[in-house]
Amino acid sequence: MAKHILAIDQGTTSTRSIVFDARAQAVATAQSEFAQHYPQSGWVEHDPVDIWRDTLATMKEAIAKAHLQPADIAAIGITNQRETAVLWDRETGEAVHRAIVWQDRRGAPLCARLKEEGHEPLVRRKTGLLLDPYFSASKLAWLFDEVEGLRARAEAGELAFGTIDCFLLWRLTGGKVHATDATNASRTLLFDIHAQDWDDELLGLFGVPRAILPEVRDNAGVFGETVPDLLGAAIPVAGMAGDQQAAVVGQACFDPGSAKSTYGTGCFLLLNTGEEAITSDHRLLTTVAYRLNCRPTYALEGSIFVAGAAVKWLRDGLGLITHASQTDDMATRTEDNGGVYMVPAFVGLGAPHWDPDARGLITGLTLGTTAAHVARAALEAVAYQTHDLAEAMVEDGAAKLETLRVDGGMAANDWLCQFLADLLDLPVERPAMLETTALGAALLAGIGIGLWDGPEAVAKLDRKLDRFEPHASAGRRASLEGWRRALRQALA
Ligand SMILES: Nc1ncnc2c1ncn2[C@@H]1O[C@H](COP(=O)(O)OP(=O)(O)O)[C@@H](O)[C@H]1O
Ligand SMILES: O=P(O)(O)OC[C@H](O)CO
Repeated sequence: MAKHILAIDQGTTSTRSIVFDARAQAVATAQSEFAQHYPQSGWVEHDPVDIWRDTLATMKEAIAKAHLQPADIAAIGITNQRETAVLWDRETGEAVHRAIVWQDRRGAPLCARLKEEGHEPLVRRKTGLLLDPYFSASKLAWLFDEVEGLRARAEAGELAFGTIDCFLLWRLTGGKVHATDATNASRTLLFDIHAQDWDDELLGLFGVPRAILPEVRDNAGVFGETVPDLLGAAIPVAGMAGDQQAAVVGQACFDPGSAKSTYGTGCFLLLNTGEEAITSDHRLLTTVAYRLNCRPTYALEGSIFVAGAAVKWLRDGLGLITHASQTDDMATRTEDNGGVYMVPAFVGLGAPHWDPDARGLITGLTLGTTAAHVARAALEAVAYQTHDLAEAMVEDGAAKLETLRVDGGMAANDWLCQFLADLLDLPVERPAMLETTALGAALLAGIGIGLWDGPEAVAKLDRKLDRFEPHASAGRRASLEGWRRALRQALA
């Protein structure tokens, strides 16, 4: 019997497919970076054609690298960059516009207007989110308001909306299944996380026709089967979750109070709050961590929009490094930060500030500043923001963190992990397999086909961890002060 699981991880900058065996060990990976489009300041788009091309290509490559046949794959799990909105023609399956990415700020004027009109308390109560262009709804509203003919076509039932999970599911099943999962739905601003249903009042607020919406399902369970022609076999898609929520599963954060922080393009700290949907006093988000057997488990989330993206900018924007991993050595070589702070507000600031207009800055430059100081400042900024969010969660009374579990591409950076442990004064645990997002999708798919019984079985799987213990750091408080000063300047 086929026992391998294939996970698709469609991230902000790259698309990966990873094959896992029945012990949830990764046996083959294929990855492809794709183009980012920045048509205007604050706008970010992806071409769904690229996303689909790379998904298919990496799936085939990963299966071949694992020396398997498509029929050896028992199930597929999908995880994805969240909030990114795709609108496509139901007849042809072609997108009617490039995908508007989570980082895109074009919905800011609409969110500001709705805030002014006093709608935020309602939105917050129902969705657990805030009125910010980060989420899908204002992106959709922009499409309907700005692209001629789309609204009429949507109302006539000709168009389908989905986050990337949903778009990929549609394509993989040959247009047979239009469904998403509760975690992705919970990031749209259109979904009531308590009722677990799309909400007419919210749809009215953003002018989104109900006819475009997918069905919302649990994270584990068979969503549909791939069209045999695509891969050479009909394979069930049996798990789907937004990438940050998939990482919660991959890190086995099943107990209330357990937390993980994923460092990819952005950084997202999620704390499991169990069956209770806690409302933050610090403008953190309340979101669905996962939903199994129709029962949602909730999380508090702190969303940092720029983490690895700052390192990517050092590489692609400034040409200061040629590979992201160089920042580890550069930071290690510096005695201290030389008074240099970076606030990487390239696309505004997320939690707890939610300021779409904030822009990035580097302060404290002197003639003694070196490239290494700037690289260190980029890494430190990610740690300071994590610190601020963790502090907010504790103040919200959600839990006292005992350890922080980290993952994502940027967590490969040892210097960052140690700095995090020192700054948070907490042990930081890093799994040897950093692709916990893909692992989470694979585990959900495995649960979906009955390979594992549920979270308890998943929590018992072998996981190798690196642990970074906190060392007393005299400069810790002082450096936080410097960070706060820089932050105030960026927010001014
Ligand atoms: N050793 C490293 N040190 C610092 N940043 C890194 C390192 N390796 C990768 N990164 C950063 O991590 C990000 C890639 O992480 P990944 O989890 O693949 O992101 P995503 O899923 O958002 O595409 C990139 O932005 C890259 O700059
Ligand atoms: O691409 P990532 O891994 O930074 O994740 C993006 C998030 O899902 C956006 O909410």
